Amino acid sequence: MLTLSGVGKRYPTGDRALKDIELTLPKGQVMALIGPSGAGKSTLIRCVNRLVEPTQGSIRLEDTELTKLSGHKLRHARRSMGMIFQEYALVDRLTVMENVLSGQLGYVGFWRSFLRRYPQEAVVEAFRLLERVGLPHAIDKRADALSGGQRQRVGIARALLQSPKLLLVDEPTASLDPKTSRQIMRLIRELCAERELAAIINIHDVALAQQFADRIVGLRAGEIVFDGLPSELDSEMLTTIYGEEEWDTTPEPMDDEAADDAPVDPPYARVMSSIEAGAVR
Ligand SMILES: Nc1ncnc2c1ncn2[C@@H]1O[C@H](COP(=O)(O)OP(=O)(O)OP(=O)(O)O)[C@@H](O)[C@H]1O
Repeated sequence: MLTLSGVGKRYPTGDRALKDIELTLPKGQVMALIGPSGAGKSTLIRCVNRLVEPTQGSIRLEDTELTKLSGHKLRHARRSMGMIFQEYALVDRLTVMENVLSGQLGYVGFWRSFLRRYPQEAVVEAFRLLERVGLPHAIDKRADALSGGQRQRVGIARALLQSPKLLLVDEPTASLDPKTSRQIMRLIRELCAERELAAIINIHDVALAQQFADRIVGLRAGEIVFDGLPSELDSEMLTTIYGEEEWDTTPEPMDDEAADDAPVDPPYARVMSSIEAGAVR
């Protein structure tokens, strides 16, 4: 349903953030995008909905060539792409319900939404979605009174209110604790399955990506260096994606007593233990 062919991005500074990206995402597939800082993950996600302009190549969403759109047609196409951000991007002084309804902005027009007059069916659907994401009790709360996990649930409900075909998710768990991160990833995964929604999730936590994605794409310096199943992502592949320097944190051998007290690099340990255990859904 989404096809990127020969997509490249060169920023005005000269940085080549993406080089010749070839990617096809079928309906309903949850794809995790991993890679070191600066690899181009956010740029790729933002090129799809044209928050960043690709400088090369074609991006097709079903029958629509997205790179050629402008004005009204671009706004229309963006409605079919729900965006979920790392920092939730909620309006703090508005209620949960109002934040969710702001997902209708593309449909009802700025002034109508500004004046907070939403169609009845949008309000009914927003109630349903807030129930589905586990927040029926928080409808009238102000967004700034919510926890990080609750805010992310509001962000998910808001993205779904526009009935997208595709979810673009940028570091959804970056500010959350491990348990809440898992709950959010599980929720996104379940919603994609229920609605046959495809998703691209930019995520730093490799273990989470392995547990909740159908497919993992590894970017390094703007190029795809891995595209496969979570179970295929072994330590050799991780080294290819992240590089020896960052990845090989194995300390010098030490005696047993010293080894017991030694600090373990948590991300490395977590990823390796999850690989050894196999990806558990
Ligand atoms: N607005 C910009 N202007 C110039 N260069 C940029 C801009 N945004 C990103 N870049 C550059 O493009 C490259 C890719 O950045 P991008 O933010 O897409 O990487 P990322 O993989 O998402 O990184 P992170 O995981 O740290 O968010 C980097 O070299 C970055 O410096």
